[in-house]
Amino acid sequence: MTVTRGLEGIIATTSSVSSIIDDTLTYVGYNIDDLAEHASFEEVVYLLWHRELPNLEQLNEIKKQLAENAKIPQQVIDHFKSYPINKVHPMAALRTAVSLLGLYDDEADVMNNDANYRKAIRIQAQLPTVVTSFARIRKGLEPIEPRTDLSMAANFLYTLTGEEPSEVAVEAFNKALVLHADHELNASTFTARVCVATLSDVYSGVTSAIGALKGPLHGGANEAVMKMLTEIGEVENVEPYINEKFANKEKIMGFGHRVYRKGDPRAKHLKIMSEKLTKLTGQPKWYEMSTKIEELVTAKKPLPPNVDFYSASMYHSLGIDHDLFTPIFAVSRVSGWLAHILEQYENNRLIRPRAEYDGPVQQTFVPVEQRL
Ligand SMILES: CC(=O)SCCNC(=O)CCNC(=O)[C@H](O)C(C)(C)COP(=O)(O)OP(=O)(O)OC[C@H]1O[C@@H](n2cnc3c(N)ncnc32)[C@H](O)[C@@H]1OP(=O)(O)O
Ligand SMILES: O=C([O-])CC(=O)C(=O)O
Repeated sequence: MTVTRGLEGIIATTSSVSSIIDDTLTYVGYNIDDLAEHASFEEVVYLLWHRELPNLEQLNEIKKQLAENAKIPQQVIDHFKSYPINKVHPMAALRTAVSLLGLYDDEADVMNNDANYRKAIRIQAQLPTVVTSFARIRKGLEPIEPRTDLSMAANFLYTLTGEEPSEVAVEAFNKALVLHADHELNASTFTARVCVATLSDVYSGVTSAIGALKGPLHGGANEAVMKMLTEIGEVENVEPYINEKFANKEKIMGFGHRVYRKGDPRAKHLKIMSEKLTKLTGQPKWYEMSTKIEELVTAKKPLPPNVDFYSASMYHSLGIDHDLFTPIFAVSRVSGWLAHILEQYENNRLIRPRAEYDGPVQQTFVPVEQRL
């Protein structure tokens, strides 16, 4: 047996959802650069689930289905209100809420393609409402019901703040949703696939994936980037801060990637939006600090920024609480998780690798009363 730590480079499945070839990311063969510039998040959801772009009628239909299913059960809201709310991280609340949503879905354990697709619609529609409801409840505010006339990007910002967002805010947020939607066999998607490959249900798959996304080596890195920027505080502090990190052999959050070597093709789009929004909102220092960090890190190591790096300053400039950054990642990535879950069910085989045993061997059992 040869052990490949972290399963690096191992091809564990075939998939027609997204591809990363020579540092180019596509969803169903469409280059991410084109999708980031021209597609709505709803179009991307349709593309990932149906493997083709929707025509106008199909797009309107999925938008309608998502809008009609965006309301969450009162029980989830009441559950949030019962928490020691200021001690609960929104990713933990989201993980718990998705599991809870399953309890109120009559089809949770119905296993056929149509029922699984209907659950995908409901989960995709409800996740943003879960995140914004939690964000409001912990501030002592009532949740806001999503509007049926707004896009998913606009609705997220509206149900978070209660105000209709500006065009540029919606453009940036939509772009972020499109860019985070899928990424081949990343850790959380793999987790979802491992879970449902036991023929467990869709809610279990998504709940498991949220747990994997939460970690700072994966989706949790966007919040960690903002923590770093806040600790640095001012542009003149960047250099000593980064030098110290390297001297202590600590990781710089938002840099490096298991698959990309030359660079993450999504980062440039988020960098542009970060520059635009931080300037527009009169807080350019977050972008300036970020570019200085990029300059210093890439001069020391071949470690380009990943998708999490510039999304942090961009979300901050939209006035979003830092601990909501990873839940926002989940609001987008759930579209990819669901595409992979449906694909896994279509051609399922239990996922069960092996471990090379490296513990002690041929031990002699000693009864408990004789053990030292
Ligand atoms: C959406 C996403 O999940 S994107 C990734 C988000 N995560 C982050 O931004 C956290 C910071 N980055 C990292 O921890 C890593 O780059 C990962 C987890 C993304 C990829 O990890 P791996 O593929 O296992 O790379 P690994 O950790 O082995 O790093 C290889 C080398 O680069 C170094 N390195 C990798 N990332 C970083 C970093 N962010 N800062 C400093 N050094 C780094 C490692 O220390 C290691 O150096 P060495 O060979 O001298 O020991
Ligand atoms: O693919 C990965 O390893 C991490 C990830 O989810 C992404 O970059 O979007």
